[in-house]
Amino acid sequence: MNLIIDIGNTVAKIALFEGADLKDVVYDSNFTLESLPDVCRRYPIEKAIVATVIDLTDEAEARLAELPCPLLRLGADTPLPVENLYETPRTLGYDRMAAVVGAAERFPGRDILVIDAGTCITYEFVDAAGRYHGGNISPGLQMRFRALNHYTGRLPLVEAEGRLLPMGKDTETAIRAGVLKGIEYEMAGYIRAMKDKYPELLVFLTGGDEFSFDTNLKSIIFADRFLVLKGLNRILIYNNDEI
Ligand SMILES: Nc1ncnc2c1ncn2[C@@H]1O[C@H](COP(=O)(O)OP(=O)(O)O)[C@@H](O)[C@H]1O
Ligand SMILES: CC(C)(COP(=O)(O)O)[C@@H](O)C(=O)NCCC(=O)O
Ligand SMILES: [K+]
Repeated sequence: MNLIIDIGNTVAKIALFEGADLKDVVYDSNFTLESLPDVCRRYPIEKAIVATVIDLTDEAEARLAELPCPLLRLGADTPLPVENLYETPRTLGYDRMAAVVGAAERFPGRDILVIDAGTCITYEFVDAAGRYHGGNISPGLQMRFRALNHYTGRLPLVEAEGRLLPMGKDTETAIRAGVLKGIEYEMAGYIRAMKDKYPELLVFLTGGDEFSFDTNLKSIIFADRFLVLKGLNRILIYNNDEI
């Protein structure tokens, strides 16, 4: 089996694949990777890949060093099944590339916008020829709530769940709608602008945070929470002979 490790800014995702089939996903601490030994005991792991967007702690590095199989560390020098046109491949967050690879594998020969709503929200564009053009980075859901609280004297820390109005009627509903509607309109704006330029555009939505959309947009959006993990598995298979 393939062991896939996606270390994000909020949480690490560990997945097991049998060929292209996702068999299990475990959420783990991105500081300690403490679930890894148990995962390795439970599954017959042959190869592993890790992508991280944070500097790993000594503890996390120690867990990776203990893996009972070869480990591919995804980075700027890893051969990829898509062409990378990002001008600074060494500063790219490879969770972004993994999402792109996952989307391009699912729909080869299509223009695709990939939206990943995690700690940050990222917007990526890969064209029908399999070229990754780059994309944008904006603050994620929790980051927006926390920023409003942190940088003001009077705004409380509000949760995403709760009363949601089109326009707020008190501080809490004003903040909740401001953040949630802000993200929804931001995403819808990207989708409309990209669809003007690429009429056959497909849209993938992934990441830990989920959003609702008007029915018009819904019809062209594919939601796949595990797109980054699937992309990492694809990259591991693509490099199978090298590791
Ligand atoms: N089991 C879970 N563990 C942690 N976060 C979760 C979980 N399920 C949903 N979430 C939500 O997903 C967000 C993290 O999304 P994710 O895409 O994994 O982020 P990142 O890759 O930046 O670490 C959290 O802010 C939280 O709102
Ligand atoms: C943009 C990100 C912070 C997103 O991280 P995430 O929300 O998945 O934790 C990460 O991909 C990153 O640190 N990128 C480096 C800068 C770049 O991609 O150009
Ligand atoms: K993200």
